[in-house]
Amino acid sequence: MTDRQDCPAPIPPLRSVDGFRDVPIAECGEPLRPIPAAEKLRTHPVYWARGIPGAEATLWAREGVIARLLHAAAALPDGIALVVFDAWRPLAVQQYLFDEFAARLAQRTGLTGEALARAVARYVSVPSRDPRHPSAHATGGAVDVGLCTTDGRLLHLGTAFDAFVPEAATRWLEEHAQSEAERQQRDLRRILFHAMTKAGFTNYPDEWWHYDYGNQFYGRVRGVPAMYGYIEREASV
Ligand SMILES: C[C@@H](N)C(=O)N[C@H](C)C(=O)O
Ligand SMILES: [Zn+2]
Repeated sequence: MTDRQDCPAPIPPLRSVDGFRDVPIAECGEPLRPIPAAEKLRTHPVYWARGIPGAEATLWAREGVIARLLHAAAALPDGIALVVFDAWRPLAVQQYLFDEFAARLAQRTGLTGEALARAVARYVSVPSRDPRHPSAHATGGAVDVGLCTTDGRLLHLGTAFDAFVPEAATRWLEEHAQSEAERQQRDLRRILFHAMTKAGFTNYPDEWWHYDYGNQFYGRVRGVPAMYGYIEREASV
């Protein structure tokens, strides 16, 4: 690798998505398509592998999202590929993830009701098919991604995928990396962040793996209307 790749630029302070529900949506009608496998773009459908009801082995996203994933993948250093863990998400899967984390968090913290729902929603969006504020992944505009080697070994970016902990915040290692291993994980987060944002995505600040294009999270961060609203996969086949 070149010097520049050895020391990627820090991840800058990130804009929150708070208030995303107020972002207007002008649906553009772009269909969902299967995310293709390529040398630098892999899929690893985690929720299907976990046997979550409704999850599929094929990952789907809006056409514009797939074009940008291919762009991001092509920008990665030699030997590193982009791996997609999840993309368009059926509501049944969103509900499963929400309920599962709510049960865990309730047990750990004793939270209930609105306070519990708010704490859960920091890491798992409220399941919603409401056309004014659908769950991010239900729009086909959100993707959960990581990095692997081109021979298929998943790379560790400081926490496991879907570890709903403060350390999963995208910039956590910018402030907290101490060991050489943590500095390497920080650099991998930087590589992922710069490849994705240069390709046009925005990041969700509490999760190093979650990126958006065209939906309300994206609209909130960029200050533009959203063009991807709620979509059913059947509408696209
Ligand atoms: C559940 C996690 N992988 C994720 O995608 N979180 C975001 C915030 C979401 O559910 O929209
Ligand atoms: Zn996500």
